[in-house]
Amino acid sequence: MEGNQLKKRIFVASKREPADTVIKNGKIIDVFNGEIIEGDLAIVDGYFAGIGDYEGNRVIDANGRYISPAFIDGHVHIESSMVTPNEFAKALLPHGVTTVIADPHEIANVLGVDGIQYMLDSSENLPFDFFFMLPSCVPATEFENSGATLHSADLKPFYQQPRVLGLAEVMNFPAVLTAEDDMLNKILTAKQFGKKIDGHAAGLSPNDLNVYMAAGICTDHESTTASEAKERLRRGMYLMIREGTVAKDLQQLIPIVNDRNARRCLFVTDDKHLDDLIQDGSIDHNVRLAIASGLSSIIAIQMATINAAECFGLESKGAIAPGYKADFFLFDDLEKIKITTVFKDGIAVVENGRLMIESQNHTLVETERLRNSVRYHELTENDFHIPLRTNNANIIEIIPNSLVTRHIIEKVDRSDLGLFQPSINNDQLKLAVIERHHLKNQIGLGIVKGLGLRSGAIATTIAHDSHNLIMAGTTDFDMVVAAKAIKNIQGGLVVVNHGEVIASLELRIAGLMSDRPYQEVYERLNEINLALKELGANNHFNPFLTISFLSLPVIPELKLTDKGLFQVSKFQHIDLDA
Ligand SMILES: Nc1ncnc2[nH]cnc12
Ligand SMILES: [Mn+2]
Repeated sequence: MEGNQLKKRIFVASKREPADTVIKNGKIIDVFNGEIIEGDLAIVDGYFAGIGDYEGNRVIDANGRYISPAFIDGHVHIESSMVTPNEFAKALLPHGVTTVIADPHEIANVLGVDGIQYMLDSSENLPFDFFFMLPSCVPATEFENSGATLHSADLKPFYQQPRVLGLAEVMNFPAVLTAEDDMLNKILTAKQFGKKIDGHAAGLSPNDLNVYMAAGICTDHESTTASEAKERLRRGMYLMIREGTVAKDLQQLIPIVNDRNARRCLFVTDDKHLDDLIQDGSIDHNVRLAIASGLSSIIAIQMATINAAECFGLESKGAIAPGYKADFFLFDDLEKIKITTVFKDGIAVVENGRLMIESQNHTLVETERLRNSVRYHELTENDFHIPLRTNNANIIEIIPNSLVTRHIIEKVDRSDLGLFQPSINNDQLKLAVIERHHLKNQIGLGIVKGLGLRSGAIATTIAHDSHNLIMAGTTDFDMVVAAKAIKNIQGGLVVVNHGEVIASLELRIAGLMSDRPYQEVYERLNEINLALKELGANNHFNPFLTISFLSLPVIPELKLTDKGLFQVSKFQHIDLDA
């Protein structure tokens, strides 16, 4: 900040100069006292300068509406929205979210440091604050092939960037437990730069949490039960309460939040599909759901604002007070949080739900693989044959709206050649993960129960976290057609039925994000959702995002990577034959 800016802010605060803008007749959410106060809000150069009785060059009448600090998402993978940061910001602003702390490990698993740089470069010059954590586990484990590997030395240069806040979710617990060299260096480098370290403590025991906290890993977003949440708070971790498209943990966890421990709790979405962001919202949806689950509106708003800001040391964010950034919104109804007007840096960016910003068309330096990241050999039906020695198989059973799966053993049908035969009635489908980065010709095959598809096949290059090609199908032929279609569009989502592609969404950027406007992607997603109904999918959960997590070998219990079936609790591959 320049001297004259500081002087101007002091002169406005002391009423010797008029503010740029004054907001009058509002009910201000005071996140520090947990109260609602009245008073004018003086704004100058995008910051609040005072609460009280002010005059300004521009006066905005809040008409008795509530005024909340803008919401902050403490942990999100932007790529899961399937649109670029620019479009992601446009989709979030109407929901009162103006800041996210993103973990670009999705694109980093495909393109390495070029992926991180792309996310930094493509998230500037927007009326939105993107902060980043550096991917700590690329690949997530050695039990899969990713598109890149990131070592401590690869991450270090990024810490110079002011928008980099720390090391992203440490998922490789064994590497921490054994004090593995490169993991230790990643942690030490973050500490050396005074940065934060996010955790991923899915399924970890209380003693495992001691290891994480002792190592300086101080947040977690993977609690799925109240007792897990309490354990994390007890050991000094910030509790990130997640409500995303697949992982919906909020209602299980909210009961343990109270006015004594709430300050250590914040909200995250982690992964949210664009259609859910538009229909339900982002962190505003977490807030509404928390209030509906019995949490006070004030505490819910504190969790979505000042708590998230303090968790990441964002000094001038998350509150309405002099010296804080003028990122706020006007809303009606303390329960329903009906957002009418959103301000970023003191400027209205959304009015009556309508975006008031023009498109940003800044050109980026793009690497060749950014839009050409999908490569694998021509596949045939033989590639999807699953030979079994017996009729008992290890099967991945999905749990709707959870990233966790069950490991079950069930009888399956086999052909007279001993090949697994999908069963519609038993809901036992083929699952395949095809390495798609370096032509390794590596295919992991498994059986999945619970997807509910009665015909056809689905395929996507969003397959956490290595983002190979994952697909589920009822016939080998449909799976071959789906794989061919995915390669033709260089990544995305495809729905195939009776040998025909009936819907698709191209995600050209790293096979993860579309480069089209978010409204267009939203329309394509609605077509995809209709096509899924033709395959018999119910709408209690999203089959694409669900299969996208069946390849994530750091969340219990049975998953599939391109290297085969993987039992997470035992950190080992297992056979399909039970
Ligand atoms: N919850 C999660 N944990 C680990 N990796 C992820 N990638 C996307 N979401 C994730
Ligand atoms: Mn995680």
